[in-house]
Amino acid sequence: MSKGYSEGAWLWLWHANEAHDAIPRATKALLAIAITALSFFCLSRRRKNATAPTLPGPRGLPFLGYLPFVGTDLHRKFAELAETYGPIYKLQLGSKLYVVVNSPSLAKEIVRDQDMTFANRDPNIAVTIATYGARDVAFSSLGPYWKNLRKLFVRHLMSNASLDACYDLRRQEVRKGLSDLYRKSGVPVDIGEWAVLILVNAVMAMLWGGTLTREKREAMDAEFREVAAKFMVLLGSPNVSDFFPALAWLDLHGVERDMRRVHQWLDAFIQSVVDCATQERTNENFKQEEGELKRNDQKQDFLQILLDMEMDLEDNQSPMDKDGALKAILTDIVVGGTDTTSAMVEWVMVELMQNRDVMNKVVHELMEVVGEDEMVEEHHLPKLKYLNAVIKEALRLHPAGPLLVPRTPHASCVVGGYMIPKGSIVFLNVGYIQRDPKIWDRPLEFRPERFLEDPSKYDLSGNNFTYMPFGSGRRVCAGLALAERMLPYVLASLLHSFKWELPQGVKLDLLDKFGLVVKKMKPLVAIPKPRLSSPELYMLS
Ligand code: HEM
Repeated sequence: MSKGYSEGAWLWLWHANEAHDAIPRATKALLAIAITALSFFCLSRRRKNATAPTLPGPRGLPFLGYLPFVGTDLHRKFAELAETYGPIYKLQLGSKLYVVVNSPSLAKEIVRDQDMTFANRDPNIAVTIATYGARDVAFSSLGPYWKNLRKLFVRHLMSNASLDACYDLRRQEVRKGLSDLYRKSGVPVDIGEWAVLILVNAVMAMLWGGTLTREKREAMDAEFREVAAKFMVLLGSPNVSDFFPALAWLDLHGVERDMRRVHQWLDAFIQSVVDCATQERTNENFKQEEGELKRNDQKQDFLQILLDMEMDLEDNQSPMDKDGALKAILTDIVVGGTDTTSAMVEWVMVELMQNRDVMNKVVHELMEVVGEDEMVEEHHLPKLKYLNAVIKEALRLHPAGPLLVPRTPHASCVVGGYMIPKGSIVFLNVGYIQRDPKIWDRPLEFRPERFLEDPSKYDLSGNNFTYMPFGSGRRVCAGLALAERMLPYVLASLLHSFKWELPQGVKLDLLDKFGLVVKKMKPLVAIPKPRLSSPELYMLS
């Protein structure tokens, strides 16, 4: 359905290197020889140690493995290979062994039957820097530290009480975005770009919007967005050091250097906000001791909730590490909560623009539940059953993370009768499973009704292994509770407040591009026209 790339990863790595142009060609040639020799050494060592290779998979070149053929769109390549090699196969990429799982029954073996064994990740270099040395929820290894961090994240930050407490902070940002759209009535709008802006602003507001004044935040907004965008790009950038760790010290792509720079800026920024919050708390305690009443007019943001909690990491962490853990959690929320959700806003919108009958049903439901005299609020969401089915269907056809976040077994183990070596990188090919015609009737059709037929059959928590857009098991998305509020809230607001039309001559397409998050390749541009009964509704309140 989508365009494939013919350019192999090796070329792609080579070109990326040229773009930096820091290393002359002769040096590059020497490095290529060094890579080749090193990978030969690594491979021959592995062969001596390993038991007989049992997984099927395409043959690659000596030393480089399948790297020259894998292309830039991993999800498409993995789906293509699944057609040839079946429910589980392996790929050697440089010195790393990748295992791709393409069937619900084998996925179940991994995320349910052997969830403990597969609960670790193998963070690459950029991720390790970004997450304070994998001290965050998404990349720290299974153990008491991760368990406590995850508990704190899911049970406290993502609890109904916390999400209710910061509702007003995200609501203000969505309202601001709707007002901006109102001013652009009749003018083509890049929906993905709009969604990124709203989501970054909403996430920032929830993180520290009760701590920093709006003026302070707005002064930093543009720079923060710019740095956060670079951060996301670097997290998804190809890096030869990840395939050949022995060469990491050369940092051939400059990813490590660039990530260190960006991370330094973000860290200093987050630290300044944490200091500001800590200072405010000290002042408040002082005022209380002096007999003044505690100020209660602030909205509670995630930072305040985290500082209110005694972070019990049960891992003999020094205060310095606790500080790192706090900042790593905040980073997880920025990374996990912005691009994923905004990409899904765009996917739902493009499917609705393409399927007008479905769009009409969504609008009809919104008019029944909300009406044209008021704005959407989060309390309306549970009544929007059809919109909910539309979102599930978009998550089936266009999951933001079609390969989830890969897992790494801490011990060699057997899956589907095949030996999976310790330390290999295991991808669950959810994008493929969710389009498999053996499982789904007319899988390429956008038909939300399939989720209404038996609503209990598919939830978003990954209990049905044919449908796992947020993953499953111990490592299921930790921000699901927030995503379940933010995504429908933004979409319902967009669709309720405006009619959407395509600019003349514009043709829709569903081409996607692989990255940290799979997004639409070409931006969706559409024209908003106000739908509500009064212009006042579009003003901020
Ligand atoms: C539409 C929105 C979202 C989608 C599609 C999505 C998808 C995913 C997926 C597929 C995973 C990997 C699960 C696995 O390996 O089994 C994941 C993990 C994660 N997500 Fe999300 N996510 C979304 C929103 C969010 C939000 C809003 C946050 C933060 C508030 C968040 C934070 C995380 C974290 C921390 C993890 C790592 C969990 C762990 O390893 O223990 N995500 N997400």
